[in-house]
Amino acid sequence: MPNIVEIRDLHFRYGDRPILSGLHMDFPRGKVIAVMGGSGSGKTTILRLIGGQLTPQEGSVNVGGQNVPTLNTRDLYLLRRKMGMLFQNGALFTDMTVFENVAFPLNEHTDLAPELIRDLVLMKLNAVGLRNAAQLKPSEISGGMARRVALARAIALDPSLIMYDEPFAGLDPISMGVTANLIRRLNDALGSTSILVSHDVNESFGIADYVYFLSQGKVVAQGTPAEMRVSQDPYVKQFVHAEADGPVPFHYPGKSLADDLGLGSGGRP
Ligand SMILES: Nc1ncnc2c1ncn2[C@@H]1O[C@H](COP(=O)(O)OP(=O)(O)OP(=O)(O)O)[C@@H](O)[C@H]1O
Repeated sequence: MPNIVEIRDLHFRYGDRPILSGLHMDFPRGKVIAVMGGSGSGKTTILRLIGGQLTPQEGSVNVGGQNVPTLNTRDLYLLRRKMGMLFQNGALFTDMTVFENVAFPLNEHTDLAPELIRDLVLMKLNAVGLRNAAQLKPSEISGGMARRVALARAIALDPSLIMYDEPFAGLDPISMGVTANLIRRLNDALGSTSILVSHDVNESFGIADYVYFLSQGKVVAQGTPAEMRVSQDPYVKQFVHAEADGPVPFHYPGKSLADDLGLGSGGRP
């Protein structure tokens, strides 16, 4: 199968509130695929459905040839070992050193000898440029460095699929660029596939092979970053050019300003 993940006719609701409706997405092996969209458009929900933390009401989420919603606990556990996940604000364990943080998944999921784990951890830390910070605590490193440690931890088990949820959030421009380049380099070095959920157009377009734009639980546009940059789709244009108003309104829906000020029904806010 050329795609490591295939989502077909996926519907997901929280209670009776639809979050994703009729989603159809492909994530080809070896690629970096960005999933972009406004706040609340359902991006994180997609990652949770791929990871099997959520179950859809309808449709399939095929990962490596297995339909995730139908897996039993043991098979899901085995599948998750092949997935790396960098959560939003990827928190490190604060009472552990950098080294221990990266060693954690290896200790949890493998029976490897301590010397081998040590070498693997140092190699992962080397890949993110932090081998010499191994003995520091998270409180002793910067936010950008902490994100790189979280990256090293996410790839500790050499996952075939890596999911990043807002990996650039809260980083300064230099750390953002460093993190973006690392995501691309690690993906290519590991021969894995990366799914990148982000708001950040520049960083995401800089490293992604393909981009999905999501709005209100639906894919509204898709293509290569180059195609998206020249897209005439109003939603994509609003997003790419950071315009305040467009298909995604600036104002929370409701009464107009004129109504609120008692000026009758003249005009929009
Ligand atoms: N546990 C929950 N129960 C009910 N609704 C939820 C729950 N988690 C998320 N939602 C709702 O589901 C919608 C999609 O959330 P999701 O986190 O997938 O959005 P997102 O696109 O990742 O947003 P952001 O970019 O702000 O993180 C949101 O409207 C959110 O309020």
